[in-house]
This record gives sequence, structure tokens and C-alpha cells, in this order.
Amino acid sequence: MLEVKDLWVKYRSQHGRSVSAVRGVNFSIPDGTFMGLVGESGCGKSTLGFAIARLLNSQQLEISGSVLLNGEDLIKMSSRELRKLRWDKIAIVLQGGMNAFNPVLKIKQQFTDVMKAHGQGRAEDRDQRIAELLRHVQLDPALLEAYPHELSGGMKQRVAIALSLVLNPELVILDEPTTALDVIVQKAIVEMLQELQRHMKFSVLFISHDLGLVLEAAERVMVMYAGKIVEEEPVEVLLEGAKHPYTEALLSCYGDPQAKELRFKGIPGSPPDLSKPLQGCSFVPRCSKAMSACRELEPQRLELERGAVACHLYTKMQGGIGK
Ligand SMILES: Nc1ncnc2c1ncn2[C@@H]1O[C@H](COP(=O)(O)OP(=O)(O)OP(=O)(O)O)[C@@H](O)[C@H]1O
Repeated sequence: MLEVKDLWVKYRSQHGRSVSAVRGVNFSIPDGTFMGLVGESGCGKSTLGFAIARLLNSQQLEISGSVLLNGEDLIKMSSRELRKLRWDKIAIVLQGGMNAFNPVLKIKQQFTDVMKAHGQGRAEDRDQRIAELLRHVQLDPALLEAYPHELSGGMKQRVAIALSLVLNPELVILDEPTTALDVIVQKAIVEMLQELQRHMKFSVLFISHDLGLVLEAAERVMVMYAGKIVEEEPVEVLLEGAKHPYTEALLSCYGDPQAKELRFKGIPGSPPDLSKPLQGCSFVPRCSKAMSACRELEPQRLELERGAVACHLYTKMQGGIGK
């Protein structure tokens, strides 16, 4: 349903410095799939999510490639065409989404405004739909008469999710939707989201820096590093063993929960500066398995039986590189 092909996003600053935040990304999200996107801070996750929804200010960036939603290229669409498509076909929920409500409007009004703007039906039908959505996110419809400040963070995020579903979108992009919430509320919201997704059959792109949360929430996972997807797989395949050394390192950060002493490990070093030209594999300085070819050639995405990986270890296994 969603197909992203060779997507590049480069931010331009006034001082001539540019940052390549998304560098040739390819993937697709089939209908009704819960896809996770994970990676360290600054690897380009939000830029990718925003680029798909065409929510980036195009005057300050260069964007190329295509984002096909049921065959229609969003990158080529005019602002008018995009306005019709947002909420209706694609909706986005942000980490700060719960603070994005208008503080002087009751919750109900925030739903009504979106529905009216998209020409949605009679007042009674609207009211019925809004109440039904609130029940879907396990909130009492009486809360529709509340102002945003009267709700807790978890409740507001549930409302933000309900609002994103108001026009029955085909794809919902959630960017760190639970990061500001405690782990118990996080888990409850993820479970609710899975339930909603199964029931309403939309596709999800769930963006988070928390691999543990993504593994719990999603069916498939994409791992992003320095603007590229370095591994993509169904969760159960990834849990059998990561292929890319970066994914392996991310997984090992969680340690063994059964161990007597809980130790948190980090990944030594830091991600590369995306404003500088990169040569070879961008993970080389932090990779314990790097070979000389990794310093020279950028690994390309290699399609596997149930996923994909961009790492020379796999090119080598297939006889592609000798060093
Ligand atoms: N408006 C902008 N102008 C210039 N550079 C930007 C802009 N927004 C993001 N960047 C840069 O693009 C790169 C990717 O940032 P992005 O926010 O997409 O990453 P992220 O993985 O979502 O990180 P985080 O989880 O911290 O939000 C970073 O180097 C960041 O500094």
C-alpha cells in the first residue's frame, strides 16, 4: 500500500551547510501491517515520517524519490491535493501531539473541526462517531466536554490517537507517541493501538528510539542508522538473531533480563555527522566486524527471504566482496 522508493531528504541551512537526514530509503508497508521504525536519536526517523506525510517545509529542503500511497506519488502532489489526503488517507500522531490541542477548545470541538473541514456529515452522525472513537480508545465519551488541561498525559495521547482515526485513514504514522509517558501507560497505549489496528485495519508506522517497545508493538521492524534503513525484518525473525551489527548492538543494550545484576550497555562512539560527506558504511567506526571493504564501499540493501539488510557481511556471504 505504501511504497517508498529511493527517498532522499536534505535540509539546507542559510549558511550553506546541509544535512542529509534521509539517504536513499526504500521500503514498503503492506495493507494492515504494524511497522516499527527504530534507531538512535538523530538518525532521521522523524524526518522520514514527516517526509512521508509531506509535512516538511519544502523551502528549506531538497526532497527526491517517491512515496507511493496506493500508487499515487505524494512527493509530486500539490498542497491542495495533500490537504485532502491528510487525515483522510494518512494521519500522524506526534510525541508532543498531546500538547497540540487548542487549550481553549473542548475536546469535542477539536474533533468536530477536523470532520467539518473534511465535509463530514450531519451533526448527529459526527457526535456518534466521536463518542464511538472515544470508547475505542477506552475513554468515557463524557470527556468530550472537557478541556485539554483537565486530562492526564496518557488520556490526552489516547485522545490524539482517536483524533488521528476520525476519518478512517489507511496509514497512521506515530512518532514517539508514548515517549513522554511512564512505562505502564506506554504499555497500555501500545496494546490499545494494536487492538485498534486489528479492528480498524489501518497500517501503522510506529517510530521510536526504544527497540524494546518497538519489538513489543510491531509485526515488522526497520532499523535506521545515519539516514538509511540498515535492516528490516518481521519481529520474530529479528528476535532469532539480528543480522546487521548495529541491530545486534542495539539489542545487546537491553542485556539479559534474567541476569542477577542488571547492567545497561551502550554502543561505543556516536553516529556520524550527517552534514559531512560519508564514505563506505557509516557504522564502520563503531562496528566490531568491519572489514576493509566497509570503509570504501557503501553497502546496498540486499533483499532476503523475509526482510532486507545493508551490510557487507551479507554481500560477502553471497560471494560479492572478497575482503
Ligand atoms: N529543520 C532542520 N534543519 C536542519 N537539520 C535538521 C532539521 N531537522 C532535523 N535535522 C537534522 O537531521 C538529522 C535527523 O534528525 P531527525 O530529527 O529526523 O532524527 P530522529 O532520528 O528523529 O531523532 P530524534 O529521535 O532525536 O528526534 C539530525 O542530524 C538533525 O540534526
